[in-house]
Amino acid sequence: MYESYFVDSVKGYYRHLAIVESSEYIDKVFSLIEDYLKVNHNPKVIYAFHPWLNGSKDRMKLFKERLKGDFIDIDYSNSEKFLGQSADLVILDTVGDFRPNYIARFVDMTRGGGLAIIYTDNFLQNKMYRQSLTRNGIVKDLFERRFLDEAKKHRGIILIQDDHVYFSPYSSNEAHKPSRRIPKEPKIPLPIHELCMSSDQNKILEESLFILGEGKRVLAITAARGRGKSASVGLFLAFLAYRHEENFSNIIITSPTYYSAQEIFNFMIVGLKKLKAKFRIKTSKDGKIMKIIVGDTRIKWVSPDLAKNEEGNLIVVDEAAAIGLETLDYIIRGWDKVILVTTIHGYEGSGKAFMRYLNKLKNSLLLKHVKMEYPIRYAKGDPIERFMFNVLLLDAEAPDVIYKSDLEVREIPQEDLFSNDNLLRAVYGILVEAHYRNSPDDLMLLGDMAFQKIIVGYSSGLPIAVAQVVFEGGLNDTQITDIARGLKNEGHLIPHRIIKYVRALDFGKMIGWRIMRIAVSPENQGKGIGSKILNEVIKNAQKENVDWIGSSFVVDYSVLRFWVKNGFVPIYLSSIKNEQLNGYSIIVVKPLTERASKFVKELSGFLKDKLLRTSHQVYYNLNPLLIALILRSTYKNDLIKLEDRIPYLYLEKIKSYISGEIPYNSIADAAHYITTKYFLEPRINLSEDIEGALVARVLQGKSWYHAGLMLGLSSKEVELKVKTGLRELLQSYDN
Ligand SMILES: CC(=O)SCCNC(=O)CCNC(=O)[C@H](O)C(C)(C)COP(=O)(O)OP(=O)(O)OC[C@H]1O[C@@H](n2cnc3c(N)ncnc32)[C@H](O)[C@@H]1OP(=O)(O)O
Ligand SMILES: Nc1ncnc2c1ncn2[C@@H]1O[C@H](COP(=O)(O)OP(=O)(O)OP(=O)(O)O)[C@@H](O)[C@H]1O
Repeated sequence: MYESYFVDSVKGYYRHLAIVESSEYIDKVFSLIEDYLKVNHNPKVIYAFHPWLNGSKDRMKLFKERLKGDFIDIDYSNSEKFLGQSADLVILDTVGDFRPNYIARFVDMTRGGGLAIIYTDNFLQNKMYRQSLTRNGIVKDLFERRFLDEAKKHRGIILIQDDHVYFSPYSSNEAHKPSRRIPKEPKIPLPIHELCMSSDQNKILEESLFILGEGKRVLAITAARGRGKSASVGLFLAFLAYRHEENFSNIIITSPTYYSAQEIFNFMIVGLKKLKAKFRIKTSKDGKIMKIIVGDTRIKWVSPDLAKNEEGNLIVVDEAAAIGLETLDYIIRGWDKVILVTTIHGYEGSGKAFMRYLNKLKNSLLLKHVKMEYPIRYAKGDPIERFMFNVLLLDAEAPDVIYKSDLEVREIPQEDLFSNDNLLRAVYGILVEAHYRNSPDDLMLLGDMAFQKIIVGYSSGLPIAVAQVVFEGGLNDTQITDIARGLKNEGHLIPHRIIKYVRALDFGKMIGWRIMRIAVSPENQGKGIGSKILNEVIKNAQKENVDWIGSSFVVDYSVLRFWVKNGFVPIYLSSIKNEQLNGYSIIVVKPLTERASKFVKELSGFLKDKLLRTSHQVYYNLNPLLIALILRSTYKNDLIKLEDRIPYLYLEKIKSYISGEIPYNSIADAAHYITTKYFLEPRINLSEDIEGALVARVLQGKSWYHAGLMLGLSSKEVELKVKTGLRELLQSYDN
């Protein structure tokens, strides 16, 4: 029945997506597959599932038997490793779990002329991710409803719900295949150009030569997903390594996770083979290519934290927007040649913040920005790409409004949001643009999680800010014990962390509102809007006898300043870095009742103590300015007892250091004592940069050089600031 449509899709290099919701899903999917096999007799197949869910392995075997040939089964939880793979037939078992991030990832793997199939018995019952959003048995279904409604509206989607079929075909006349265009006089060898699939890729190869020019240079490559960015960079590196450029013998590749960079290595190998170059590959135990050696040239992958301090001639940062602007700044300061590659409108979040960052960089250094338009895996105009963009709002943007001090704050029920696509797009667009880590799962969370409030700030009648507030706490004794023992996670994030890691069990009894997200559209940040929204939330909470309002987020200096300015106090900082989010999570709380105040004072006192005692080990990699800010905004405690007066010999030592008679290491003990004293009992206000220098050198124990890298200063400047700080402290504590 669908054969002729599949023939057309092969012709036009576009894709189809079939969504099957029926108790007879196997029969229905098999019948689709029969049709597809008539067009493509030996398709490459990717099959996605959760192998440990009831019945899922049996289903996978059924398909494997039918399809034979090139059949890769992939565990959803492991799917990151397969990014960059593509197949003709991609089948998603969503009987036990229908999760937006997985849908996005796998549908994306389907090539032009191919078919993606999502099958399930129903979209609402017994779905793992949706269940994780359920509390007291309550969960909404706004995301799923919209998903199906959109499927009915889009072309190229075959929606089969029991005996109903919705399908309006697309046509190959509307699609544009990518094709390579080799420049007339290429500077990069022809064999490399011949490996390209789109003219954009040819363009990238030539434009990348920019990085070889003199002095500090940054090359930025941006595009939507699947434009072949990583592959092009891989080909360019193959050329570079092949040429044995003396000044480029040590190249580092970094990315938030290894897998996002693996296509770079894969294509480097393709390129080197084509050039008939001799090379060696070093792989990790689990088969990841970690290093390629071509003559004297070494190209290796290193995690962002290590990469930033590595020595080398060129660094390539893949998925640059996702490693955080702070780390990027650090890398750009320390390296002379930098290639930044990033996805715009991907599910790693929008790249608008990144674009602004690039524009800022342009003012201070030599930067070339190249964009790629043509998809590689399918034609331009592909109807499934359009559907995924619309249904997951991958290209949602904040409305273009400049704030005119006319803020109107309203609570919007989720149902209203999901029944008005323009409003949803605007509100979600603000979240996407402000948080570069947004992912499609967040859209389901916005629609389906009950027990949340959505507060929207309007200016000139359009949304410019949004806060998502979830209700937490009010736990009974059994719930608290379960959390303390690690048995259950009831989705109360702040109480959960405080009970489990701080062991303050009674905290769980209090009623709290967690601000899960707050965002202001980029053009309007820093105009007091975020603070006004917070005030509104606080006012509402006070009316409803809430004990505390809090937030938990990956800590970042300016965001934490925002909370501290609004009277929120840090009470918890994770001891391990969250590798995926590339940072430490922090919890800030504003107490609204007496009992909450007591907790906040006590817990923040402990946090101050932890930072003072362990900055040199647990928090060695944290931004010193951030540590200083937390130290300044937490309560004093009596855990560290210092003399009222600084010991005489310590004062003498510091004086000798300042006058240059003895080196810093001889007085490190005295510096530590007086710095600790300052953060516990400040008598003066040191400036932030001086506090930062003291934290980096004295508390974190960094070398002058590394302290300088962290603070964007030279070693000399850091030492000068430490000396100035110690001199000022000496004056106020020398009595
Ligand atoms: C749980 C969470 O969601 S935490 C993550 C918070 N959200 C984000 O990081 C998304 C991007 N940022 C934003 O959307 C906003 O800037 C918010 C929500 C952080 C703050 O709202 P704004 O309206 O910009 O802040 P507002 O004008 O009320 O307060 C300004 C203070 O916030 C801090 N701040 C934090 N981020 C910014 C920013 N991007 N621009 C300006 N100020 C900022 C500063 O300390 C500033 O005070 P200062 O200029 O005197 O130092
Ligand atoms: N020249 C090429 N020849 C063959 N396949 C290619 C070529 N360029 C890219 N591809 C394939 O197209 C897909 C997308 O390429 P790549 O990962 O480089 O894109 P990207 O823009 O970096 O995408 P993402 O946003 O997913 O990181 C991959 O499956 C890759 O193997």
